[in-house]
Amino acid sequence: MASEHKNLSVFSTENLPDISEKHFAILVAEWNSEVTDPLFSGAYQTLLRFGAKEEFIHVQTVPGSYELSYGAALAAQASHIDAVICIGCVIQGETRHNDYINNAVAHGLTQVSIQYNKPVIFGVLTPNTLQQALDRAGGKHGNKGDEAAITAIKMLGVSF
Ligand SMILES: Nc1c(NC[C@H](O)[C@H](O)[C@H](O)CO)[nH]c(=O)[nH]c1=O
Ligand SMILES: CC(=O)[C@@H](O)COP(=O)(O)O
Repeated sequence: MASEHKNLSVFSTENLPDISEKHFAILVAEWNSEVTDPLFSGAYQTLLRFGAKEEFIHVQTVPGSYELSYGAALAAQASHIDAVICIGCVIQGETRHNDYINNAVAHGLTQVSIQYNKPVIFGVLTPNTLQQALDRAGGKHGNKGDEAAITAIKMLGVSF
C-alpha cells in the first residue's frame, strides 16, 4: 500500500508567503468529532506557526461534511476572507451514502473556489474505517489538518 508506512504530512515550508495580515475561515464538520477536532487543531496551530494572527482565523462548525460546500460559500463571499479551509471526515458505512457525500463535497468546494476566486481547501478524510481516519488526524500518517493549512498558505502565494 502506497501510504502504509508513510507520514503523509511531510511537506516543504520554503518560500511561504507572509500571512500576517491574511484572514482564514476554517469550517469544521461536527460528524466524527473525535477525528475532526484533531484535524482542526492541526490546521489552526499550523496557521499560527507560520504567522497567522489568532484574531484573523475565523472558525465555524457545520453539522456534516455535506454542509461544508454551503459553509464555504458563505465564507468565501465574505470580502475579508482570503482563504477557506474545510475540515471533515466521512467514514464508509453500510451503504453508498459516503460516496455521495464525498463526491458532492469535492465538487462543491471546487465550484466555490472558482466562483469566488479564493483558495478553498479540501481537508476532508474519506476513510474506510475510524482507525484509518485517526491515523491521518495526528496518528502514524500525520495530520491532514496540517496539510490543509499549509496548502491554504501556499495557494495565497500563487499569482500570475
Ligand atoms: N455519515 C457522515 C456524515 N453524514 C451527514 C452528512 O454530512 C449531512 O450532514 C447529512 O446528509 C444532511 O445533509 N457526515 C460526515 O461528515 N461524516 C460522515 O461519516
Ligand atoms: C456516510 C456515513 O458514514 C453515515 O451516513 C452512515 O452511512 P450508512 O448509512 O451507509 O451506514
